[in-house]
Amino acid sequence: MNRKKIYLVRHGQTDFNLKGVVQGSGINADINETGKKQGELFFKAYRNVPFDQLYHTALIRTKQSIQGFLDLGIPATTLPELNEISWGDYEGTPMTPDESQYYHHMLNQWKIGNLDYAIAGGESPNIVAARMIKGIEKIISDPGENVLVCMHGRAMRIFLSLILKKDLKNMDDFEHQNLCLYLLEKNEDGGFDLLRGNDVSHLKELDEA
Ligand SMILES: O=C(O)[C@@H](CO)OP(=O)(O)O
Repeated sequence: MNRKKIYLVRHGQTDFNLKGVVQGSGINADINETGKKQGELFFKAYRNVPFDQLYHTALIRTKQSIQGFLDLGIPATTLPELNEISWGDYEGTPMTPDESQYYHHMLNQWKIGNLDYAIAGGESPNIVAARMIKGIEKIISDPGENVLVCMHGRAMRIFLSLILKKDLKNMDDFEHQNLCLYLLEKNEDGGFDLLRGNDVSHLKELDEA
């Protein structure tokens, strides 16, 4: 049986991440120097995995984070279906105290299962899940045994809930940091098991610097 493995990573740091400002799918920011270093350290640790296929989103920060693998000539596909959730009116600027209060109210709505609740001008988790499912199907049906997927914080939480068949309202259980790794392996039932979650051991060198 093909024990397909999906190496799922979040992109490296951007200046927006550093400032705690959401960029969503509307702000196409580059990774910063720390983000580049995170990408290099991930490449150093995983360059010997025989990846058959790379996937990144339509946002440049994901492509930049796996540049080392792209330079090896591994086939790569852009999947806009995996783009970060749109945070609508909240993207790109620091939140005012009122906005921050509303943002936390919205996160709570999702936690209690109101998954159609969309941020003003943006998407709801159910809308993202509906578009993402098509991208997940493409990854699952890819015949490659080892695939690398680079995407986004909130989108990863939704991806993991869908592929592991977990209730979307508990998506916050999937913690994430820039360039963290979630490792998934196909099981005998055709589903996926989580082998490793939010693994940042490859970034140790950065902490020590
Ligand atoms: O939208 C953002 O800014 C964050 C939120 O989780 O996502 P990412 O940095 O992973 O794209």
